[in-house]
Amino acid sequence: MWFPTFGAWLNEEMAVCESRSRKPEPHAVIVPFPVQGHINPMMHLAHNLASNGFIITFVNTVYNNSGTVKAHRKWSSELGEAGNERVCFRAIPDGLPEDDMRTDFARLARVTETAMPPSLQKLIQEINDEEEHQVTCLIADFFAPWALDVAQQFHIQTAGFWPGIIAAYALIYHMPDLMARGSIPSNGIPKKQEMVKYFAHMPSLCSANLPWLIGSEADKEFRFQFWLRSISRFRHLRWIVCNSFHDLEMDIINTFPKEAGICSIGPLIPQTAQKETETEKEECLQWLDRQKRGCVIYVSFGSSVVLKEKEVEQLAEGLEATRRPFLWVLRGVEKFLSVAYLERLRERACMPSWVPQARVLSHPSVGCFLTHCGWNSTLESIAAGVPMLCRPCVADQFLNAAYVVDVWKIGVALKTNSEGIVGKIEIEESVQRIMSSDEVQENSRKLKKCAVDAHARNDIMVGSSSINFNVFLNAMKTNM
Ligand SMILES: O=c1ccn([C@@H]2O[C@H](COP(=O)(O)OP(=O)(O)O[C@H]3O[C@H](CO)[C@@H](O)[C@H](O)[C@H]3O)[C@@H](O)[C@H]2O)c(=O)[nH]1
Repeated sequence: MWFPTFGAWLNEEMAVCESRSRKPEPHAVIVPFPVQGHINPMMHLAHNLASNGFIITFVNTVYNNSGTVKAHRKWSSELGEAGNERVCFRAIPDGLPEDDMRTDFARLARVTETAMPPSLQKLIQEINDEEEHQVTCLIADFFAPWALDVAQQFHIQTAGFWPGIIAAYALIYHMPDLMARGSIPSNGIPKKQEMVKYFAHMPSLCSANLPWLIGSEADKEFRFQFWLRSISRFRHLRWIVCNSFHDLEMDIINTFPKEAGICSIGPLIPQTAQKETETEKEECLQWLDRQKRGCVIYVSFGSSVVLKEKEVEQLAEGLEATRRPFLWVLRGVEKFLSVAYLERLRERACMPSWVPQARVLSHPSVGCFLTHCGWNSTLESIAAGVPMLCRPCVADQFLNAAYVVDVWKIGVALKTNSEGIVGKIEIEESVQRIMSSDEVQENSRKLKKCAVDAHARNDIMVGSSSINFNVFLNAMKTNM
């Protein structure tokens, strides 16, 4: 028979006592819809929670895991936050074949809805069985509603995450009223194309540009039903964390009853690097350093919009005609540009395939942003005080653009021609208009201050997003 020595026995007993007395730490599982515009703000939320004592399991798909981990490493070293080591990435399959480009939202939403829940369930079970700190809560992207059903099986508390403009959430939240009033038909697809004011506090929107109206008729209907299914689950949650801020969408936030749980904590965007040597700096930032203050046109269409060849050609000519320096993120459209063009503009333009956008926008040389108005791009531009030239293409981008142009008055709309594209002259004239508009420049400066104030936490004031985040944080910690 084996007898432990007294020392070994004592050590074991002490270890047991220590682990019993150690307080369990809050452990949040974060589930984004697996596309860039959703992962980025949720990763920022993850960082904020980790810096405030949470352990984070960030759920990626096998397809996007390595890119996300790489971005996190870069980002966390820039932020220098000690808590970032507390973020752990786990990858589960999304159900699509490896070689699928995953550009079709409807297909991705359909497949993930059935493929991901069993793997998420297994993952949480494994964490609870093997790790020191059990999962205490789950934060699900509105576009990954299936994650809420998994959380329910574990009886953990849940919160929702809305990655876009709150006004778009208002459209779906108030859908029963909108349908009863006849503003939106029961299949979500309006019969007539007309300008509609869906709410008193929302700018008019063309009925053909409602955020779920993308692709074929079947796709539109699928998306609308998907939104309706999702809202039926999210409407009962106590917290809907939103990437926006109170002063930006005050009027629309006030249309929600308290039980809707709207909690604006934005803008959730990457910070600029604190220290950096010249050689570490991205080439595009070095190029910006060489340009005059407020002169550069920054052009980018986010991670999913692809312009037609004809529009790329018009854009190229329009930018050239402005006679200004420009930084254009090409992301694959270089095949539509001639060698002669690239050669001619070599001195005046910088055309990489990717840039650290938040840092580009906060560079003093940038004077305006020609954008597709994806919500993250819009917020990053607001936070940097950069006026926008709006070329919305799909989904919520039309609503975002309407706010930029008609409500906040920090940008101008680029008009499409009879072929549905923006022509060269429209670009040239709009750049001139925005660069010389004192009103737009002044409004952009004011809104930038509001965005900074939202996160303020000092002796003089505490911003609305800081307050909301703290309330949310404490609720998630205390209800463990
Ligand atoms: O060279 C680049 C290009 C993009 N980005 C970043 O990528 C993100 C792009 O996000 P967003 O501007 O929201 O565009 P999409 O990727 O197109 O976003 C999708 O998701 C958004 C949030 O739901 C929606 O508003 C959009 O309509 C939808 O297309 C932003 O954070 C950019 O800073 C870079 O850092 N560098």
